[in-house]
Amino acid sequence: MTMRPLNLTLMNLSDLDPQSIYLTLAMLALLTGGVLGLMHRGLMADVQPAAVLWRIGTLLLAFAAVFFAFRGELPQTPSVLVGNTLAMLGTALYAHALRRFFGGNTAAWLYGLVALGVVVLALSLTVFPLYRARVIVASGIMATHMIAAAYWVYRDGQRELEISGRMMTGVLLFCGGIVGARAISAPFLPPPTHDNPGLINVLGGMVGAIFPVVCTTAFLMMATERSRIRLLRAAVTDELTGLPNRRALTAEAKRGLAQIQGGTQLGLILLDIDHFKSINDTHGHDIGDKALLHIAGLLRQGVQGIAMAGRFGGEEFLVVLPGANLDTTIAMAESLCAALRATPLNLPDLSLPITASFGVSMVRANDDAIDRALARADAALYRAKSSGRNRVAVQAD
Ligand SMILES: Nc1nc2c(ncn2[C@@H]2O[C@H](COP(=O)(O)OP(=O)(O)OP(=O)(O)O)[C@@H](O)[C@H]2O)c(=O)[nH]1
Repeated sequence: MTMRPLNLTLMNLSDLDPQSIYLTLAMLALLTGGVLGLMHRGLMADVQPAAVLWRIGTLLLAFAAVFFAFRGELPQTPSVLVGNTLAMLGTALYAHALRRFFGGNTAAWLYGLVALGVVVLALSLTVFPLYRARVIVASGIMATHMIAAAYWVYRDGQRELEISGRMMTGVLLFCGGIVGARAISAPFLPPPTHDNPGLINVLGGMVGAIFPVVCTTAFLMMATERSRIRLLRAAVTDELTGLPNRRALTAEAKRGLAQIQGGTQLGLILLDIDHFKSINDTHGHDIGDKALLHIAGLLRQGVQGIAMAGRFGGEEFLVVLPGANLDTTIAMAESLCAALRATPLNLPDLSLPITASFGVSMVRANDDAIDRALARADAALYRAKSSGRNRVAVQAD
């Protein structure tokens, strides 16, 4: 049996049945939009407004594809005008949703361009029947939306997202590039006919129809990636101060313990705010929280780039110093103690001196767990407290 060679080239795309393609892709777009709708309540609160805009955009783009599918069977003026208006509004909503995703405000010009496009389209269908003007304006506006959205996702996404942001930027640039090429080439190419629709027109139409499906998938990925990253971050961050929490500190100390066998040293500083209960009792819990934030700020500043400082629990903080010997660890503790002593918490009608007591210990190679070094730091801290507070004490041996 002889096999017929598969002869699919880009030129064969022109032979595909556009109506079936548009309708299938419209159904797919509605399906992915539906998935986004089903996931809505599970999305993070700050993603939900963007997701609503996105679903409206998907609905409009799917309807636009239906209009384009039945273009030949509907009267030209309303079908071209409605189809293109829906498509332009759809891409504007996508760009708006992506801007919103990253906390940006509405860019009114996105919709301003749509209004301008509708006027030019209406005129080019009635007063001056110019096919090319319609393509330049409609495709040009959609490409502008896509490329602006790609820029926003690139600019704001790289700080926060990994894979999904790059995927969205790539898809938007690819689709924006093809739709834009259609707009730019329109003045130089003959208008399409039934027998010769022209490759760029077929590609532009297909990309326009596939756009909501691929982009909605990328949007879903962005939403889930944001949730994943935020949850991971929340698991290692203290909610009040934003400093690393006990879990992160213990993990950092364990990493350091693992490196001690290689000759690296690891210092620990445990500190506890002095008479914190009386700050709460005298000035209220809110002022107590402000005091914790104040200490957190001073610690963050004091150890920046050298060590990890975090909230160990309640009014206790821990500084983990990888690579530091005993002298450096004591010097760091003294400098933090002095910084706290010298910097009261200044509120509009209150200046509150806040001090802390510090316990220093070194992790030893024969420590089988970090808890042993923490217990030595805690014992030193207890001595600092019992010998008058507002001072540094070092492990006994
Ligand atoms: N405002 C506020 N208070 C907290 C928080 N976590 C723990 N505390 C308070 O911290 C206080 C700790 O008090 P104690 O352990 O008695 O110690 P202290 O008053 O600091 O006394 P010394 O440590 O002996 O100097 C308690 O009153 C807790 O309610 C918090 O997140 N916010």
